[in-house]
Amino acid sequence: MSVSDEELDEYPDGSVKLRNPHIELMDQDILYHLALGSGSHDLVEMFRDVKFVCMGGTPRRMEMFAYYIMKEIGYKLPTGTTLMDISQYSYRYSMFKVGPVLSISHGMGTPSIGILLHETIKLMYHSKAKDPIFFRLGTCGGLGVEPGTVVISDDAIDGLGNHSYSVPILGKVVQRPCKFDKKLTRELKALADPEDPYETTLGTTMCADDFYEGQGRCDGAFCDYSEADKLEYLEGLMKSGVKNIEMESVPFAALTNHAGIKAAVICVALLNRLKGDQVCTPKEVLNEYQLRPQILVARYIKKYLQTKGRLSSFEGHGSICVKSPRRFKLVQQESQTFE
Ligand SMILES: O=P(O)(O)O[C@@H]1C[C@H](O)[C@@H](CO)O1
Ligand SMILES: O=c1cc[nH]c(=O)[nH]1
Repeated sequence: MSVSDEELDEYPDGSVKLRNPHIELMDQDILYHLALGSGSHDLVEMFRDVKFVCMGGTPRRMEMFAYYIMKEIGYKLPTGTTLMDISQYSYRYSMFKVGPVLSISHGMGTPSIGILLHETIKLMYHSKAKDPIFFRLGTCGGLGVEPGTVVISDDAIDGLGNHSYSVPILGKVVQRPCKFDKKLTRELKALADPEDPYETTLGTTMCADDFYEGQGRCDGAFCDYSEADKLEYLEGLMKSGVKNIEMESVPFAALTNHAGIKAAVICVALLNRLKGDQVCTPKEVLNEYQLRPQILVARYIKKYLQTKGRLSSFEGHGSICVKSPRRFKLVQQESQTFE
């Protein structure tokens, strides 16, 4: 039996329920693109304490985020070890775990993040994690905002303006609504510091299936419209409330909502698309921009852990996946549950 919307609301213990009756009938579930499996790994032992699942495009960004959040929440690596990429043998995605935080790269575009969301939602189910919150820490093109502005998505639309994720399933298009948790987006916005040297704003995010023509750029290999057509289109989007354009928010909002998981998308604008198409900002500046969504999410995670009395209490506690000089190991020490 599949789980309905009403039934999803009825699981007060916070565990993730799957809307797929087949999974529990299977002997084991291989999470192929994560290089993990319910038969080959003790997923409960490895991931039960996960509370925050943070995703972003590149392996490098998500590894850096893992080290950054480790510092922010006061986690210490055992001497002589580095963080381990748990999914390294998938050669697809990278995954790092620091106590209650999972940091995973999702690649580019809706098919890539869609596959990762299926497997990560199942991972949360198998591991019996409670009420995990999902974040996407991304980059985007802004509409009428200064480069470096942080945009928290309060809605997501596809390239045709649909507020839903359309997937052809068994030859028919199935539409799943895009919904973000309003309280979570409000809480994130409230964590923007007036002293931050950049704006943090809420807005609708357009999720394109392409970086070039799909986002109305004139600098792709092909272009059959004029600069004036492009500007008319982008200004129309802006007037309808669209603040930024990226490539993953629609499946992120729709699949987390379908699974009953709270989620938010926070992206930094690399450029103002009303002023150009090419990303010509220097690399060092782009690297600093990428930190901005991470800073906001770190504030949220720290505040959450503080409320639970868990901040800076990680030395010698919790779980961490580390690469020691000679072998990989999951260090499990008195694992904690975050509820
Ligand atoms: O999280 P990232 O920075 O990868 O998000 C955007 C959307 C596409 O994946 C990519 C295009 O450059 O950047
Ligand atoms: O313009 C941009 C910049 C980053 N990512 C996008 O998808 N678009």
